[in-house]
Amino acid sequence: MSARIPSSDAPHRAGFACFVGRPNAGKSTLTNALVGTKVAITSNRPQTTRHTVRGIVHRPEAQLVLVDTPGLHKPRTLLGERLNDVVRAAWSEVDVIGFCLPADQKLGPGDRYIANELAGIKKTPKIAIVTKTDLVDSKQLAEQLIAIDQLSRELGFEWAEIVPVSAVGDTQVSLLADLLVPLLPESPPLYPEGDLTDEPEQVMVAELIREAALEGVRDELPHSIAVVVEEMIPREGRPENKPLLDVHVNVYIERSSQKGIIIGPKGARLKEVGVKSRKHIEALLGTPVFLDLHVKVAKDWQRDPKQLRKLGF
Ligand SMILES: Nc1nc2c(ncn2[C@@H]2O[C@H](COP(=O)(O)OP(=O)(O)OP(=O)(O)O)[C@@H](O)[C@H]2O)c(=O)[nH]1
Repeated sequence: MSARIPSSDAPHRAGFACFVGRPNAGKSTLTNALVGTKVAITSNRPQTTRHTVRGIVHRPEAQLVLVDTPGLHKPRTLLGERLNDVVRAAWSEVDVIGFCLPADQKLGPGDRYIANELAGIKKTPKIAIVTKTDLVDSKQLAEQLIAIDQLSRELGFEWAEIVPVSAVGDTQVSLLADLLVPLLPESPPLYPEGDLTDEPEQVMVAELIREAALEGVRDELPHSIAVVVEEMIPREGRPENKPLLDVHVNVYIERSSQKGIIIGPKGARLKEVGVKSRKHIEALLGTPVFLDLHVKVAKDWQRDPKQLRKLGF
């Protein structure tokens, strides 16, 4: 595999790619590495990504818009079903699909489930991306490449490419972009130069808080947390050179018994969540922020259609 250098009279291309893969496969990290900044939140817990966050990769000859979808999984709740609908909708709209498979894990039923769905999407080219190659040696990597090739043969389709990458080690990330670009349609740029994401600021802010809230919580909690930014308003009466943005946020959990976990002894954990996420929010918005976090119980929201709508799903 070698980098492709386009001739200067090559047509401009622009289009959409989405990364699919089971939870934790490294999709968000790869999106961020390609875009070069933190647009999709990451965590070492599965199903972190709920929103379709787009990252935009700008090149002189192309613009690649990345749609980061949630991991496809067997639905157990109404939320789970909705998430899978979001995934399939994203798949049918893109110009190319990148299937992320971690190098350090043998192909499992989850991967086969997704590959089988991919086999049904005939028109869209599919690239297999072997992620986290920094975690394995070359023998393991070779075995994984063979297994992935074998998988598509069994299901009756062919990968447009199979690319090993490490987002953390920054290995072959730009090669991946080189391989994705020729699969995009000829088109002028779709977004202004310099835009890295079209995600609304409030959604980005909510995701940063959710990311901080997820750090270090026990297994049962992650799926129970939803974050909604209610309001972002500039504080009145501040001197022009010392602005302050008031950000009012509700952190929803499903049961009152979860309150203690998220708030912590004497509010210590919630405070930590605030301090950590505020740093990222200030960097994102480029202004000092006063963060007002409230924890609220939305009973069994994952199973309740009304609540799901209210929380933006
Ligand atoms: N060593 C190593 N770890 C990685 C790499 N890419 C991602 N990870 C780690 O793998 C974990 C999951 O990464 P994410 O990018 O959140 O995975 P995801 O597929 O977006 O996960 P969901 O949002 O749950 O679907 C995180 O702890 C990352 O730090 C990589 O190239 N090398």
